[in-house]
Amino acid sequence: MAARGVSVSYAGKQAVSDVSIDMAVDEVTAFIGPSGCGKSTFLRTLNRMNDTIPSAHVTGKILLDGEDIYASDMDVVQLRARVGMVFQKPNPFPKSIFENVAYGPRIHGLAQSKGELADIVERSLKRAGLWDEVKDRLQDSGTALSGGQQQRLCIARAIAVDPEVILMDEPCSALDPIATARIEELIADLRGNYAIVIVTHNMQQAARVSQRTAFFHLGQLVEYGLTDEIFTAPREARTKDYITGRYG
Ligand SMILES: Nc1ncnc2c1ncn2[C@@H]1O[C@H](COP(=O)(O)OP(=O)(O)OP(=O)(O)O)[C@@H](O)[C@H]1O
Repeated sequence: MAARGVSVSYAGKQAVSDVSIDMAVDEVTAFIGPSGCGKSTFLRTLNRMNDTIPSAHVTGKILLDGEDIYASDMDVVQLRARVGMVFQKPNPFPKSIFENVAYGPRIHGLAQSKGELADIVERSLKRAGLWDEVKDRLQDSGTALSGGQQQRLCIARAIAVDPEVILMDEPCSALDPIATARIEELIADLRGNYAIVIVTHNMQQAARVSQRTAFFHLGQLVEYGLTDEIFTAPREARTKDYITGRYG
């Protein structure tokens, strides 16, 4: 997935300026930067989530398999299956664990039979590292799970429709350290199957989970490169100041 000259404004106020970046299929890309620098706004351009904010205006191109996702003939429902999203606060549907995962494959017609749908649900829950904990209570409500389990359920829900990209907007910020560690392990397991993009405030987390890091400041992409290099030898003074804790 690639962005070319992407800018976003809210009611005329610029929030993201002229961002170009390539995100590789087999890598985790972390977006870091101080609060309000535009990380979430830019992340949301990648599956047109900003469409839901009337004051938001996006210019530039986002290419998925070479196709501009802002083209007028793009089916946004299909797009959001191809580019899944996991939010800061786990948001399972108020339905059963099974239904949370089965819903997407059903509306996208990915299963020909009940048995096939059940297989997709099982496979997705296994991939999300949740199967063993829920296999005997698939009919219980998704909202009855712990926060960390709910977040893994949301990841299973995203995976179930076989996405190309998974966007994660601070997926661990509402979780305790143990649940956070499980999500980080899961991100490492999922890598290679999807392009994963994660917004995080936690620089240790960015260093642990990502291969590439993008540092944003005041709506600009200041620096983008291999995570190891960004954290050990940043080229830009602003990046260095941020990662050494001079501001944030
Ligand atoms: N729905 C909105 N309407 C108007 N302005 C918004 C909206 N969402 C974000 N902004 C503004 O856009 C700018 C970038 O915000 P954004 O949330 O993308 O930054 P961020 O880096 O993700 O911040 P944080 O780390 O605090 O989540 C900020 O000035 C913010 O006030």
